[in-house]
Amino acid sequence: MESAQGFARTVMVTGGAGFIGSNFIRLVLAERPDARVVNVDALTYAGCADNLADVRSDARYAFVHADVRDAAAMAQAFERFAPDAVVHFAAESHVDRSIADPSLFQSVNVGGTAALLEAARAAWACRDGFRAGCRFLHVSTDEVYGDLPLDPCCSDGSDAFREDAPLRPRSPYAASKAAAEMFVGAYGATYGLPIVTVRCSNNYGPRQHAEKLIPKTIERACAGLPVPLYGSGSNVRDWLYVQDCCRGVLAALEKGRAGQVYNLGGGCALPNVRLVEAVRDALHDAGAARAAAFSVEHVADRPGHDRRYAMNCEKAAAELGWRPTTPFEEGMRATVAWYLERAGVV
Ligand SMILES: Cc1cn([C@H]2C[C@H](O)[C@@H](COP(=O)(O)OP(=O)(O)O[C@H]3O[C@H](CO)[C@@H](O)[C@H](O)[C@H]3O)O2)c(=O)[nH]c1=O
Repeated sequence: MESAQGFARTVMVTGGAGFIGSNFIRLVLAERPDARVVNVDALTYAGCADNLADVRSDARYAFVHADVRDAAAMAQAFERFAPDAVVHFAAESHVDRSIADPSLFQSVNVGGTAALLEAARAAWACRDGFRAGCRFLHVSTDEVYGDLPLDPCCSDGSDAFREDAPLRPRSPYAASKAAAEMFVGAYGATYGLPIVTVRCSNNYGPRQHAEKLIPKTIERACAGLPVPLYGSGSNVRDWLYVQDCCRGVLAALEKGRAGQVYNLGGGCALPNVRLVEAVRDALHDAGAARAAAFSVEHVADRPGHDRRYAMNCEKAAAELGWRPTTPFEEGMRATVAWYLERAGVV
């Protein structure tokens, strides 16, 4: 693979108007001066063009308003921009919505990934296989492994999933992401398409949609409303600051071996009840007055609620030289500051 210095690609980023995608585009434009970025986004409820307002006028940035399921639009985008890399973030991402409407998740996450793989295969094909240097980076999730017990005797990290663990998805969202991974694997094995997959843990940071727990907690606390915690609030998630995640995705794109999967976890496991307290404390430290009246309301549990996620990330450290570097308190401070500033609270 090219070195970081020699990185001169046209990168097609799908879902670039979303939370992680927009942070990733900003990182690439800032740290890879020779790179061009084509953002392909359907601008659903989860995408926000304003997420990239500051890069819109950058000559190295282009936007295509299209759905990854639209084969003709994807073929056209490949022809027009001739990307040599695809970073595939575009997905329906909210577990609760997948429970309410599983078929949408099947259509977008499985059908969309399959359509994009096919567009890449057609565009990159050449006599000897595929164009030199082309690469497809697929962004997946720790949820494909299924969950782990909450039992504290297992919480020393020794039961954390490695990349070769079987996939046992439990929610329709997780099933759709696992099914997408099956297509990714099939395109690697059958056609030799050079694909790298990353599985990321729970991201947090600026620009996340308010449906997710951390922004929801910030918004509700600032509005003086109780934070709804599903069930007992003991479910554990592993929190990864979005900037660290984006650096991991970039490292996997540049240094990952084709056909390989890399876990990208935050190494910060917290029960939800502790997490919302950390948000409360960060709000308090930032001077958000209403946070003083912070309260939690235990509500009906999410059906099939995964108890705990944990991934072993030694492979990404060894092969990609990647580790998360943002301490949780620092990431939370930056996150809270971004939401408060946007809301004009402080
Ligand atoms: C929205 C909401 C969530 N929760 C709980 C459910 C989870 O245990 C935890 C985090 O929920 P969410 O913010 O929805 O995220 P979660 O279901 O873990 O999934 C996220 O993290 C995954 C990676 O683990 C990503 O693949 C998903 O796209 C992303 O949405 O908080 C609540 O207790 N109350 C809530 O209102």
